Amino acid sequence: MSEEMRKKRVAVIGGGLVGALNACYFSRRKYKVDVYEMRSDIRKVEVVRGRSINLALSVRGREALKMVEMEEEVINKGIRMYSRMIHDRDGTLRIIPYGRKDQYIMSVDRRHLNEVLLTAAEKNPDITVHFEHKLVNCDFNTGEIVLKRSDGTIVKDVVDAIIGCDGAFSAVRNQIMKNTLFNYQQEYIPHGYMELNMPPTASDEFAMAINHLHIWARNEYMMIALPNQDKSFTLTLFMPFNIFDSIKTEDDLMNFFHKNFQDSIPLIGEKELKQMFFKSKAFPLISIKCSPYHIGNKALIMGDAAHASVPFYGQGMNCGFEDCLVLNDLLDKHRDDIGAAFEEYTKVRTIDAQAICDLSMYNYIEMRQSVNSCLFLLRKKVDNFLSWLFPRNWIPLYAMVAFTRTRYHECILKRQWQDKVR
Ligand SMILES: Cc1cc2nc3c(=O)[nH]c(=O)nc-3n(C[C@H](O)[C@H](O)[C@H](O)COP(=O)(O)OP(=O)(O)OC[C@H]3O[C@@H](n4cnc5c(N)ncnc54)[C@H](O)[C@@H]3O)c2cc1C
Ligand SMILES: Cc1cnn(-c2ccc(OCc3ccccc3)c(C(=O)O)c2)c1-c1ccc(Cl)c(F)c1
Repeated sequence: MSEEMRKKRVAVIGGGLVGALNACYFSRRKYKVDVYEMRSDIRKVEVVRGRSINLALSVRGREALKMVEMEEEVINKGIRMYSRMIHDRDGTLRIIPYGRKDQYIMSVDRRHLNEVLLTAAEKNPDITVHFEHKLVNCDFNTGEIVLKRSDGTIVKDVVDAIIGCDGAFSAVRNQIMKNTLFNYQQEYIPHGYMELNMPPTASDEFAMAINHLHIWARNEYMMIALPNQDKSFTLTLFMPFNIFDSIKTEDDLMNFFHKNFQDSIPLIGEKELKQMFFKSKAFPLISIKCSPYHIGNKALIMGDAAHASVPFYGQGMNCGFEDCLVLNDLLDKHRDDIGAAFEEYTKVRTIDAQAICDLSMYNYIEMRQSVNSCLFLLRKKVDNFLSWLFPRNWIPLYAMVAFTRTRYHECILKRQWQDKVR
């Protein structure tokens, strides 16, 4: 068989959300794909009730899922969030719609999402997912990859292209960094995050109103809650690490929650809150920007490997999923000339990926410095009023990001125009 006729072979490093979706995309392009994932098969790990992690899926991510016919299967198990539910210190609740009835974000279960994408990819006999295979080296001249299995043995493979979807601490990116003029910056923020669970009520109902993104904005401290299919909520508490560290006793914890998140205590359960808080740990949050994303026609990084953002816009996964859509369009445009597609990918995607990193960091600073619930409320009401008054010219920034595919960097430009005329 001639070289041209042979199926192109790619190795997708990382079987997380973006790697699994990318495998579905390459599968549709008739590539032979080997996905190498260092963890074990999540589909074989027992589901622990009360440990679900969820994510906000918005239009960019949905469009990417739709392209590989996965949108329906994902949103069928999602829960719509039509508005923010703002929790004041005194327990007052306020609802601020995201916009029209068709403008909602979806709460989806991270594990379910990863599982359905892996299963969909594996349906194609040309796609093989190798679990417990960690990439330890790669050669961008020969396309050789070196992987270490969980039993310590080494396997090697040679492919046409290496797609690094191996997350914020990417091994592929580390190799690219050594082989080209690479610009890189990272920033850990002082805040960490901890996930808590709010169980269903004794009568097996949701403890709070379902179709909302619940937000407790307390300047320095923020907490959000997204609903789960099992009628629980997953809460994410964002606080500076020094505050996490200052909460040493159950009394410290209860005093803190009584002062800042009073209404959540009976819904979580005092005993359960104490148990979860002191059994959990706070995790760090990092923002990573880099460029270029490719090396010739041999390697490309996508998702958090290329652009990890702090989660204050709920766009990291949505951006990574949109990466797959952007690359697919470029492979169409360049008729699978991988080198041409990779080069243009870096050219067009860098400005947008770095824009959402900046927007997310900006939101973090804004929310930490000046947003308590009242101000959050006011800003959103002003935005909604102006968009009602000037529907064609005033699209709130959040709506542009979450409900359109306006390029991320253009969202910033349009917002700067709005700020001038406001
Ligand atoms: C607290 C928090 C809340 C968030 N909320 C949202 C949200 O609401 N909406 C949203 O869109 N995004 C959200 N995000 C961001 C989202 O989680 C990430 O953007 C997304 O998971 C990135 O997917 P990825 O596949 O690029 O990387 P990852 O999900 O990190 O997957 C990388 C995979 O690569 C594997 N891997 C790593 N190194 C190697 C190696 N050397 N060899 C083989 N495999 C390897 C890992 O095991 C992992 O499976 C949130 C993030 C955080 C931290
Ligand atoms: C998981 C997820 C999905 N979307 N969002 C999100 C993010 C920002 C938002 O507003 C920006 C803003 C509001 C007020 C002032 C400045 C900026 C809005 C909104 O408008 O509802 C929604 C989040 C999220 C993630 C973390 C925290 Cl801490 C949080 F509160 C929400």
